[in-house]
Amino acid sequence: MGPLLRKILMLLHFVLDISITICSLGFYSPGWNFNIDDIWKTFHFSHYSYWETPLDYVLLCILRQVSLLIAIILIRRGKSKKLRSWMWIYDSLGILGYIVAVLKLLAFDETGTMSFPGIYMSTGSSIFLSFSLPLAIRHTLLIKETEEVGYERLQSESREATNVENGSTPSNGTASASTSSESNTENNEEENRLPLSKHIWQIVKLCGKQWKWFTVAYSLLLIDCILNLWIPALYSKMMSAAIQIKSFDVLKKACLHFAVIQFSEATCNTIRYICMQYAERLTARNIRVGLFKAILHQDISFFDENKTGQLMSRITHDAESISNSLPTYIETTIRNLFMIFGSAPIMFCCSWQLSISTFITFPITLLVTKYYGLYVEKLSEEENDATAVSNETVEEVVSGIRTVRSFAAEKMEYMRYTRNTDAWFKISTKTVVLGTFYNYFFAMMWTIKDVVVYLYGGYLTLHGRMAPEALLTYAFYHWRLHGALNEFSSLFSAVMKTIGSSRKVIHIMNRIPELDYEAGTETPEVVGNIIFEDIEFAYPTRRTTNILNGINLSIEPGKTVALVGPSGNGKSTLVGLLQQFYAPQSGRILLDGTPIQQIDHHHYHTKIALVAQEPTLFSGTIRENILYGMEDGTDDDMMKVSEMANVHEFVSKMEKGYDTECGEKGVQMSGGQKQRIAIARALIRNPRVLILDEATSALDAESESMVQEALNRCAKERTVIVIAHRLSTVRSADRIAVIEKGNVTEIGNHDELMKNQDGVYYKMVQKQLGARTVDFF
Ligand SMILES: Nc1ncnc2c1ncn2[C@@H]1O[C@H](COP(=O)(O)OP(=O)(O)OP(=O)(O)O)[C@@H](O)[C@H]1O
Repeated sequence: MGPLLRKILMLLHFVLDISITICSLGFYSPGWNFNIDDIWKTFHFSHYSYWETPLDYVLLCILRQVSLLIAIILIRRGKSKKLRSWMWIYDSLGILGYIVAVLKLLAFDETGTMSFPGIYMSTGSSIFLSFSLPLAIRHTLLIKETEEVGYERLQSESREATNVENGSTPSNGTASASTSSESNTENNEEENRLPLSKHIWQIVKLCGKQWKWFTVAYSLLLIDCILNLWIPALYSKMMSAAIQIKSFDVLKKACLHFAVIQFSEATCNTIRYICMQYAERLTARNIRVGLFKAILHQDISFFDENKTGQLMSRITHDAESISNSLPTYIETTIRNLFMIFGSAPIMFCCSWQLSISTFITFPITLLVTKYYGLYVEKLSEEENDATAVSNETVEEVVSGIRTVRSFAAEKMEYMRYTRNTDAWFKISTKTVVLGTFYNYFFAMMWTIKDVVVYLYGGYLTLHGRMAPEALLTYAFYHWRLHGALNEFSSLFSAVMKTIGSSRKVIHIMNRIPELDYEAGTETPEVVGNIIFEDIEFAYPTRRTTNILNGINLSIEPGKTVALVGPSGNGKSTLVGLLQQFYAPQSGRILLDGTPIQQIDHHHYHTKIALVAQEPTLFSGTIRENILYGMEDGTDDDMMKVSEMANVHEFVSKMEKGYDTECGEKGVQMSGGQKQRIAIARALIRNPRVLILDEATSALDAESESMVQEALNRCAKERTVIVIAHRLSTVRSADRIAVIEKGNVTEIGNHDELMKNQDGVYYKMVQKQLGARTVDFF
């Protein structure tokens, strides 16, 4: 919406408000005749009477214009943020306008002047304009602020980009980078946060996949609602049959109707319950599977930002809360809406005066409910985050229990968990206290309504303006309405809670990975020639800190290249890029001349395999771990690679052989055994390129020689990239590349590099030899 259109709309609101309010005053005499004298009469202040003069409508109009003027002044002074936080005052003014207009209508009714068309015009326009003012301010005046914020954000983004281009990194390096990464993640989430309506629509779409079952359930619900709507009328009939008409036949007939309706209702309910439960469970399954798939498809940077325990919490707790609650909410909504819209006309037929006085406090309840709901959504999100953090602690401690025990850190971990659980406790207590106050407020509002109904209803009946039976029917429907509204109020907070818990689930499901690993389609024959061309890279979580600064490196097929250099200078990062864990910011990686991102994901990873320093084994048998990801791998293949990787040697001594369980993360295997199983797992793909990232550094001398022997055997006829800290591994390499500060500073074989006595490699070897250790650095 352009600024001009917004100005026109506000002006229109202003002109309409004044003209309708003044024009209505001209219709304060019987019939549709405009009478200018009626207008002048209104402003004879000496004749003012609350029961007869429409001056209050004019005062309301002035109040609206003054508040609009204040809003415009605030906006012009750049205080739109303040205005946004004051919007509850405008909402309250809207409600005040509604209450005054309704009371005025009832007052006119008391004086018997209801034949004046002006009364209806003033009341209708007052209600409409009072409610439309806050809406207009929100959607015209305040919309400007969002655009300004967007513009400011764009400016700051472009400022940041310029800083990065100029190479100006924050002075406090890593710390500030990681802080900015955290805020980046939060900002991204904030920016990608869907508006409430779109978010709800996404949840509905998730549940809507089981529409057939839900349709059956909701159709039965509708039948149930219609039957239910009959019951108060039947109660009233049965009571008046017994008390007023005193006819047993009428009573018998009403009772029979009652029994048939109750029986049909119970049958509908049972079938509906079965359909509903089935559909809910199917939905839970689908959301969990969908969320797991979405998580699996994320790029590695996503896992740098999100912790395991927190993701677990999303899949288990948050996913289930959507499927369990939303269909039930829809059911309750349908049931109660049906009850409200079914009861309201009947109540209006009994007495329109009593009905509008019953609904007089309704907008107040709505307003409080709205603000309460928004707060509950926020609290619920915080509560789920706190739960996820607690779960994260449990996950971390259980999986690292050996480290915890060996550092005697039980007390520290206990305190950490207690702290995290206390954070959850505080938020959930806040939610409960707030909910209690809200229920108290709701009960108060209902008490006011009850008093109005009985007092005003009694007054109308005593003055012969309402039949006693109509009052009885009204009271029955009023109770039903109470039940429906009561359920609505608790439903609303529950819905907002579910929305809070589903925010992260939907965010993950909608997240498009920056690196689409499935984009490649080519399946070339691979010889094993690798070229790194001008690679520049910074981790997504620390975008301002470059790790690789334009690396160029060519690796010939069938050769072994060792990457050495000081710790933290980018060796593992380089092979991480080759593994396509991340994409470089600039430059390309070519495998036999093909950019790696163009190669089919599965094909690529059968040609390139990694053996990491701490290989991850999955819970399952040794056989399952070796054949991991090889759907068509046979036992023969397994035996072949097991021999090569020195696995067979220790497996043959085990009671269950290849069916021995490895335990969670391979906890039931020794370091050397794990490493050799990992080598076999890499080899079973018959890769052309083998990456060994410090594959032997964590092992003792005996295990190392076993693993090294296995590796030497596998290295034949393959391109091998080895990152190692041990001279024994490095010196036999065809070429050695020294990586320093994200660049290749020296390259050659051991003898060539040793000739350069000023070189880093030479110094490193000297240092190692001087220290009489087998470790390089
Ligand atoms: N996932 C990550 N997110 C952010 N920064 C990272 C990540 N992984 C590594 N880094 C940082 O990147 C830099 C290079 O790390 P890398 O692991 O490539 O070094 P390396 O040369 O292999 O070191 P080492 O010899 O000790 O293994 C380090 O400063 C490290 O803190």
